[in-house]
Amino acid sequence: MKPFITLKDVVYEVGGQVVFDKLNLSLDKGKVYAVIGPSGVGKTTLLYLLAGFIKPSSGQITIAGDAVYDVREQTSFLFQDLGLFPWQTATEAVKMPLEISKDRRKHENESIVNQLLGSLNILSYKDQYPHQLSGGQKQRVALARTLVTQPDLLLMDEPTSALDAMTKETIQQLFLDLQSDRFMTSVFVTHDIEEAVFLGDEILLLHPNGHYQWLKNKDQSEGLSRETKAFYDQCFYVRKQLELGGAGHE
Ligand SMILES: Nc1ncnc2c1ncn2[C@@H]1O[C@H](COP(=O)(O)OP(=O)(O)OP(=O)(O)O)[C@@H](O)[C@H]1O
Repeated sequence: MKPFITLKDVVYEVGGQVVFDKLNLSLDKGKVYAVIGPSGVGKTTLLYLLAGFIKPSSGQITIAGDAVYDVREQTSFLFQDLGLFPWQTATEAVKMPLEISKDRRKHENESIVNQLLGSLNILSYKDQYPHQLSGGQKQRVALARTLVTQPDLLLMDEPTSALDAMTKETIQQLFLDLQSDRFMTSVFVTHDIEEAVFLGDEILLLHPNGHYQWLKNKDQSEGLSRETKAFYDQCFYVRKQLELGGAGHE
């Protein structure tokens, strides 16, 4: 199978600093990729490059066979601060991407939105504004808004960092259910090793010395249950690799 995303010799320089020097990556369709690494190593920069918010200084990024020069309509981005507007109800927020999308049949929007809010268990909050919602409910609204256009690529910057442990686990499971239904490719940045191991099919470890390392977590069909020794063994292994900081890896 051809990779869905390729980065070929991607260099990114900003403010006199080389963040990536000839980064080469291939990402497959339908998989979930966790990006992890110490602060300042370039995790958000990588997401922004994939989103088309910023351009490589040199090298090329292709998604679904096309070079990325700009923001693609089929890419959705879930920001860390969620970006919900205080004046929009849940329904209005989720409907917005459909209304600004070019070729959508507007009369179907209401039912598409209701269906999605239903599958995220927040239909009863459809007329509430952000200040009337809990952190977890806001997260679901923001997730619904990113998914409503049926993206083929979902990018998320620390998607659950503001949530308490129980809510975090609920949202993570919900995400995995939606992901397997939709066969999207998802790339998310996290500082949470357990989240990277639980959600990611593969983990990309970015190291401060410019090296990077791939760790495979699981087969998509199997999943890695939190209650297993294999899960904690893998978390321990990821932590160890982070501590080693890329020594001996490219
Ligand atoms: N617009 C900019 N101007 C100057 N430097 C920048 C700019 N954007 C990013 N950088 C630098 O690029 C490096 C990578 O930043 P990035 O935000 O991608 O790191 P990160 O791994 O996501 O960090 P964190 O985990 O702290 O969020 C940092 O050293 C940062 O200071």
